[in-house]
Amino acid sequence: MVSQFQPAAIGLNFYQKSPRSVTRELAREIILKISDPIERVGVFVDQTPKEIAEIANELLLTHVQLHGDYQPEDLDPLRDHSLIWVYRLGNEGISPLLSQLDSLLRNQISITACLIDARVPGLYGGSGKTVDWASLARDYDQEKLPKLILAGGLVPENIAEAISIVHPWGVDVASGVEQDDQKNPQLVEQFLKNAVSAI
Ligand SMILES: O=C(O)c1ccccc1N[C@@H]1O[C@H](COP(=O)(O)O)[C@@H](O)[C@H]1O
Repeated sequence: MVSQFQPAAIGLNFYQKSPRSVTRELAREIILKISDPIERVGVFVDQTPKEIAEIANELLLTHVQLHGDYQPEDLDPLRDHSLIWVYRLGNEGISPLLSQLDSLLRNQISITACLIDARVPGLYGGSGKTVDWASLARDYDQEKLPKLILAGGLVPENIAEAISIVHPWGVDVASGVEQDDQKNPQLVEQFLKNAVSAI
Protein backbone atom coordinates (compact mmCIF):
# COMPACT_ATOMS: atom_id res chain seq x y z
CA MET A 1 0.00 0.00 0.00
CA VAL A 2 1.44 3.37 -1.01
CA SER A 3 0.95 6.00 1.67
CA GLN A 4 1.53 9.74 1.81
CA PHE A 5 2.43 9.30 5.48
CA GLN A 6 5.53 7.69 6.83
CA PRO A 7 6.38 6.84 10.42
CA ALA A 8 9.56 8.37 11.84
CA ALA A 9 10.56 4.99 13.26
CA ILE A 10 9.65 1.33 13.43
CA GLY A 11 9.98 -0.82 16.53
CA LEU A 12 11.63 -4.23 16.55
CA ASN A 13 10.56 -6.04 19.69
CA PHE A 14 13.15 -8.46 21.11
CA TYR A 15 11.09 -9.52 24.13
CA GLN A 16 10.43 -13.16 23.37
CA LYS A 17 7.26 -13.23 25.53
CA SER A 18 5.65 -10.53 23.39
CA PRO A 19 3.29 -11.55 20.58
CA ARG A 20 5.24 -9.00 18.54
CA SER A 21 8.67 -10.46 19.18
CA VAL A 22 11.18 -10.84 16.39
CA THR A 23 14.31 -12.94 16.14
CA ARG A 24 17.53 -11.28 15.07
CA GLU A 25 17.09 -12.92 11.66
CA LEU A 26 13.58 -11.57 11.17
CA ALA A 27 14.67 -8.14 12.42
CA ARG A 28 17.46 -8.14 9.81
CA GLU A 29 14.97 -9.02 7.04
CA ILE A 30 12.61 -6.24 8.15
CA ILE A 31 15.43 -3.71 8.34
CA LEU A 32 16.50 -4.55 4.79
CA LYS A 33 12.99 -3.65 3.63
CA ILE A 34 12.83 -0.23 5.21
CA SER A 35 14.73 2.75 3.98
CA ASP A 36 16.39 5.72 5.63
CA PRO A 37 15.30 8.03 7.19
CA ILE A 38 12.99 5.61 9.05
CA GLU A 39 14.69 4.96 12.40
CA ARG A 40 15.10 1.41 13.70
CA VAL A 41 14.19 1.12 17.36
CA GLY A 42 14.94 -2.06 19.32
CA VAL A 43 12.48 -2.73 22.16
CA PHE A 44 14.06 -4.63 25.07
CA VAL A 45 12.76 -6.06 28.33
CA ASP A 46 14.88 -8.91 29.61
CA GLN A 47 18.19 -8.85 27.77
CA THR A 48 21.18 -7.53 29.69
CA PRO A 49 22.64 -4.16 28.65
CA LYS A 50 25.64 -6.05 27.21
CA GLU A 51 23.38 -8.30 25.10
CA ILE A 52 21.37 -5.28 23.98
CA ALA A 53 24.54 -3.49 22.86
CA GLU A 54 25.56 -6.56 20.83
CA ILE A 55 22.18 -6.74 19.09
CA ALA A 56 22.11 -2.98 18.48
CA ASN A 57 25.62 -3.06 16.99
CA GLU A 58 24.92 -6.11 14.85
CA LEU A 59 21.66 -4.75 13.42
CA LEU A 60 22.71 -1.08 13.36
CA LEU A 61 19.71 -0.09 15.45
CA THR A 62 19.36 3.67 15.65
CA HIS A 63 17.72 3.63 19.12
CA VAL A 64 17.33 1.27 22.05
CA GLN A 65 14.00 1.40 23.93
CA LEU A 66 14.43 0.11 27.49
CA HIS A 67 11.08 -1.34 28.57
CA GLY A 68 12.43 -3.60 31.31
CA ASP A 69 13.37 -2.75 34.90
CA TYR A 70 16.79 -1.40 33.99
CA GLN A 71 18.90 0.48 36.54
CA PRO A 72 20.90 3.55 35.48
CA GLU A 73 24.06 2.21 37.17
CA ASP A 74 24.01 -0.90 34.93
CA LEU A 75 23.81 0.89 31.60
CA ASP A 76 27.51 1.41 30.97
CA PRO A 77 27.56 -1.01 27.96
CA LEU A 78 24.91 1.18 26.29
CA ARG A 79 26.74 4.47 26.68
CA ASP A 80 27.37 4.79 22.93
CA HIS A 81 23.76 4.10 21.98
CA SER A 82 20.79 6.38 21.64
CA LEU A 83 18.49 5.43 24.51
CA ILE A 84 14.75 5.78 24.93
CA TRP A 85 14.02 5.50 28.64
CA VAL A 86 10.60 4.00 29.38
CA TYR A 87 8.49 4.91 32.37
CA ARG A 88 5.22 3.12 33.08
CA LEU A 89 2.93 5.71 34.58
CA GLY A 90 0.79 4.77 37.57
CA ASN A 91 -1.20 6.68 40.18
CA GLU A 92 1.86 8.31 41.73
CA GLY A 93 2.44 10.48 38.64
CA ILE A 94 5.79 11.31 37.13
CA SER A 95 7.86 12.16 40.23
CA PRO A 96 9.53 8.69 40.26
CA LEU A 97 10.49 9.31 36.64
CA LEU A 98 12.13 12.61 37.56
CA SER A 99 14.18 10.76 40.22
CA GLN A 100 15.17 8.17 37.61
CA LEU A 101 16.29 10.96 35.25
CA ASP A 102 18.44 12.41 38.06
CA SER A 103 19.97 9.00 38.61
CA LEU A 104 20.72 8.66 34.89
CA LEU A 105 22.44 12.05 35.02
CA ARG A 106 24.49 11.07 38.09
CA ASN A 107 25.60 7.94 36.23
CA GLN A 108 26.44 10.05 33.18
CA ILE A 109 23.98 8.16 30.99
CA SER A 110 22.38 10.47 28.49
CA ILE A 111 19.05 9.59 26.98
CA THR A 112 17.55 10.71 23.70
CA ALA A 113 13.92 10.62 24.77
CA CYS A 114 11.63 9.40 27.47
CA LEU A 115 8.63 7.21 26.63
CA ILE A 116 5.61 7.13 28.89
CA ASP A 117 3.47 4.00 28.74
CA ALA A 118 0.59 2.77 30.89
CA ARG A 119 1.39 0.68 33.94
CA VAL A 120 -0.41 -2.66 33.83
CA PRO A 121 0.62 -5.24 36.46
CA GLY A 122 2.42 -8.20 34.92
CA LEU A 123 3.00 -6.50 31.57
CA TYR A 124 6.00 -4.55 30.34
CA GLY A 125 4.20 -2.94 27.42
CA GLY A 126 1.91 -3.54 24.50
CA SER A 127 -1.06 -3.50 26.89
CA GLY A 128 -3.40 -1.36 24.82
CA LYS A 129 -4.18 0.68 27.95
CA THR A 130 -4.04 4.46 27.96
CA VAL A 131 -2.42 6.66 30.58
CA ASP A 132 -4.35 9.49 32.22
CA TRP A 133 -3.54 12.15 29.63
CA ALA A 134 -5.00 15.05 31.62
CA SER A 135 -2.94 14.38 34.74
CA LEU A 136 0.16 13.75 32.64
CA ALA A 137 -0.42 17.08 30.90
CA ARG A 138 -0.67 18.80 34.29
CA ASP A 139 2.64 17.30 35.46
CA TYR A 140 4.48 17.60 32.17
CA ASP A 141 7.18 20.22 32.26
CA GLN A 142 8.90 20.47 28.86
CA GLU A 143 12.08 21.79 30.49
CA LYS A 144 12.44 18.65 32.59
CA LEU A 145 11.22 16.26 29.90
CA PRO A 146 12.22 17.83 26.61
CA LYS A 147 11.51 14.79 24.42
CA LEU A 148 8.46 12.96 25.69
CA ILE A 149 7.06 10.10 23.61
CA LEU A 150 3.50 9.20 24.54
CA ALA A 151 2.51 5.53 24.26
CA GLY A 152 -0.11 3.20 25.67
CA GLY A 153 -3.46 2.38 24.13
CA LEU A 154 -3.17 4.83 21.27
CA VAL A 155 -5.47 4.07 18.34
CA PRO A 156 -6.56 5.99 15.23
CA GLU A 157 -9.70 7.16 17.08
CA ASN A 158 -7.92 8.71 20.07
CA ILE A 159 -4.53 9.83 18.78
CA ALA A 160 -5.62 13.38 17.87
CA GLU A 161 -7.18 13.92 21.29
CA ALA A 162 -4.12 12.49 23.07
CA ILE A 163 -1.80 14.83 21.16
CA SER A 164 -4.01 17.85 21.75
CA ILE A 165 -4.03 17.21 25.51
CA VAL A 166 -0.45 16.09 26.18
CA HIS A 167 1.49 17.82 23.36
CA PRO A 168 4.18 15.14 23.34
CA TRP A 169 7.35 15.30 21.23
CA GLY A 170 6.41 11.95 19.67
CA VAL A 171 3.90 9.13 19.88
CA ASP A 172 4.28 5.37 19.70
CA VAL A 173 1.73 2.66 18.94
CA ALA A 174 1.83 -1.13 18.91
CA SER A 175 -1.49 -2.94 19.42
CA GLY A 176 -3.66 -0.02 18.31
CA VAL A 177 -2.92 -0.47 14.62
CA GLU A 178 -3.31 -4.24 14.51
CA GLN A 179 -6.06 -6.54 13.34
CA ASP A 180 -5.95 -10.30 13.79
CA ASP A 181 -2.53 -9.92 15.46
CA GLN A 182 -1.00 -8.27 12.39
CA LYS A 183 -0.16 -4.65 11.68
CA ASN A 184 -2.96 -3.37 9.46
CA PRO A 185 -1.85 -0.91 6.74
CA GLN A 186 -5.20 0.95 6.75
CA LEU A 187 -5.10 1.40 10.52
CA VAL A 188 -1.47 2.56 10.34
CA GLU A 189 -2.41 5.05 7.62
CA GLN A 190 -5.40 6.33 9.60
CA PHE A 191 -3.31 6.62 12.76
CA LEU A 192 -0.63 8.65 10.98
CA LYS A 193 -3.20 10.84 9.23
CA ASN A 194 -5.05 11.61 12.47
CA ALA A 195 -1.77 12.24 14.32
CA VAL A 196 -0.56 14.66 11.67
CA SER A 197 -3.90 16.48 11.74
CA ALA A 198 -3.47 17.18 15.47
CA ILE A 199 0.01 18.71 15.27
O1 LIG B 1 4.21 -4.65 22.24
C1 LIG B 1 4.55 -5.42 23.14
O2 LIG B 1 4.10 -6.59 23.20
C2 LIG B 1 5.52 -5.00 24.18
C3 LIG B 1 5.98 -5.92 25.08
C4 LIG B 1 6.90 -5.57 26.04
C5 LIG B 1 7.38 -4.29 26.09
C6 LIG B 1 6.94 -3.33 25.20
C7 LIG B 1 6.01 -3.66 24.24
N1 LIG B 1 5.53 -2.73 23.34
C8 LIG B 1 5.56 -1.33 23.58
O3 LIG B 1 4.51 -0.97 24.48
C9 LIG B 1 4.08 0.34 24.21
C10 LIG B 1 2.58 0.46 24.19
O4 LIG B 1 1.97 -0.49 23.38
P1 LIG B 1 0.40 -0.38 22.97
O5 LIG B 1 0.32 0.66 21.89
O6 LIG B 1 -0.38 -0.02 24.17
O7 LIG B 1 0.05 -1.73 22.45
C11 LIG B 1 4.73 0.75 22.92
O8 LIG B 1 5.81 1.59 23.24
C12 LIG B 1 5.27 -0.54 22.34
O9 LIG B 1 6.45 -0.31 21.60
